[in-house]
Amino acid sequence: MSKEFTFEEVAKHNKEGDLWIIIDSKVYDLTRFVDLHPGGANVLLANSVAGKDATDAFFGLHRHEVLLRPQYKRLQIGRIQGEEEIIKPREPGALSKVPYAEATWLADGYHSPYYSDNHRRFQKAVRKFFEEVIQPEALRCEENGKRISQEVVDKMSDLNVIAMRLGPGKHLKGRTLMGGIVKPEEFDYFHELILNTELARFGTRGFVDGMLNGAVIGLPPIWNYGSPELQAKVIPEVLSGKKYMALAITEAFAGSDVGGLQTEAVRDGDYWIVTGTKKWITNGTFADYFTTGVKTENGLTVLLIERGEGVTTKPIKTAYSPTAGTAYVTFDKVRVPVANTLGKVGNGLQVILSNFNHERWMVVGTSVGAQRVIVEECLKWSSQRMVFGKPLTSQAVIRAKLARMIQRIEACQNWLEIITYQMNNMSYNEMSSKLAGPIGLLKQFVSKAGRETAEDATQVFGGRALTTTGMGKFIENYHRTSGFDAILAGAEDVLGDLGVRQAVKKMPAYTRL
Ligand code: HEM
Repeated sequence: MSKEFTFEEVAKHNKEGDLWIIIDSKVYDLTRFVDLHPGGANVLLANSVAGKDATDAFFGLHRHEVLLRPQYKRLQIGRIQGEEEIIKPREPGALSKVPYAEATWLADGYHSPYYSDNHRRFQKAVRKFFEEVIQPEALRCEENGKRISQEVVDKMSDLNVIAMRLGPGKHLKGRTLMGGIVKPEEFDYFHELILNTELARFGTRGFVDGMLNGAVIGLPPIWNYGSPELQAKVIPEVLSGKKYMALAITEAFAGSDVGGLQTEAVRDGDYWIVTGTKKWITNGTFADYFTTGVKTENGLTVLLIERGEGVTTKPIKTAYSPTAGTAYVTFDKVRVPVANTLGKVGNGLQVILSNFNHERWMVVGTSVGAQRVIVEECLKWSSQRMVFGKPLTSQAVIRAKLARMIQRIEACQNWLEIITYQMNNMSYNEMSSKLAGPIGLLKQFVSKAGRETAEDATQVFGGRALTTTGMGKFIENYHRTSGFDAILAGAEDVLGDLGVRQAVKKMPAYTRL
């Protein structure tokens, strides 16, 4: 590996049966690899490649990570005398130096009023843990569609990641968060935002939802409305990752019109008898508990239903990976103890609606995290990709697309941060009354921006944006799945409308032009 060669020496190995090349000052012996090369043998034997410096050719066609895979790393036999490698991978946990690849508060030399040193230390630790432990699992699960392994869930639960993803609150009391970096009473919505944005950086949208999102949206109704006995049993099981949970509201019969739910619960002594179906239930395939909206005699009611007799789940094939556990859930005369009622009978709409703000804000955070990675990918690609002898960035049409992408991500991030700041300074009830409209408008804005960015990025990457592996894999995943942000937790048009209706409702009676 430490052997040194001159360009002249390498140039002698330029044919079938004896083939070397140089990439970024490193010398690779491809003699035996030629016939195994996924891109074919002839491209490696071409005059411009065999025995030459093929750095530009290589980076025009492969991601850096190819060279870091153990099976290819060992093709390196040495390096060029007196030359140093220039292209270096980002260390796990490190920040990117590409402009706009990080939120302003993380960019070198910039400032923010919202984040403290504690947030910075937290972000660093979260990114490192996510890149070292979660990312390999995310890539595996996105591909094979399986549920996140218990081993990784246990590692998350050691750091209390699941509990932190539910936001600040009394459920954090007494817990050691991220190895003690942040005290439970210090943990705020900016810490939680960091978890959400960091989670979305792997280009694995199905996994983002598969990583126990069901608990994030299904558990709050238990601690806000469940009996102490129910809380004592369910909360520790879910926060430790031993049991999975799903929020089961949506039906084929009712989506945005939550009032139209048809799943029915009829009282029979100390039990409810529940019959009906639920569709598009995230994490439903793996869930042990379902926080379920049902129709009762006097309106809607929310019940906690445990998987058991009469409960069946069937995976639904969606545009993203089955690792999200999206399911069709059937309740067939399921007996549910009346003690599992969350809140008052007939008061289900309030239980459901009060839960939505946090869920929508979380979706915005993951969307912003993913969108920013797309901006970085496009900036890198258009700088390194040569067309007509010049980088793509020399084309005005590409620069115009980059300008729109950067403007969109910065607008999304800044609006999200000011809303997050409000959340840090409001009670739960204040948030329900003051932020439902703004969060609805924000979510619509962010998901629309995300899809526009996905379209622009696809044009920047061309055909590579259509393949699930290789250079454009992040763009492909984002383009295929950014629509989920526009639908999950409330369809974007409905949410935009909610924001305006709330504003109209709050118009002072005395205002006139
Ligand atoms: C150490 C040297 C090399 C290794 C380990 C390597 C490995 C790979 C791998 C794993 C792929 C599959 C796609 C991907 O995962 O990105 C690939 C595709 C390809 N490689 Fe290489 N490669 C090397 C050098 C080169 C060079 C110097 C060329 C020069 C022209 C080249 C041309 C191609 C082409 C044309 C493809 C197909 C690209 C596509 O489908 O978009 N490779 N290579």
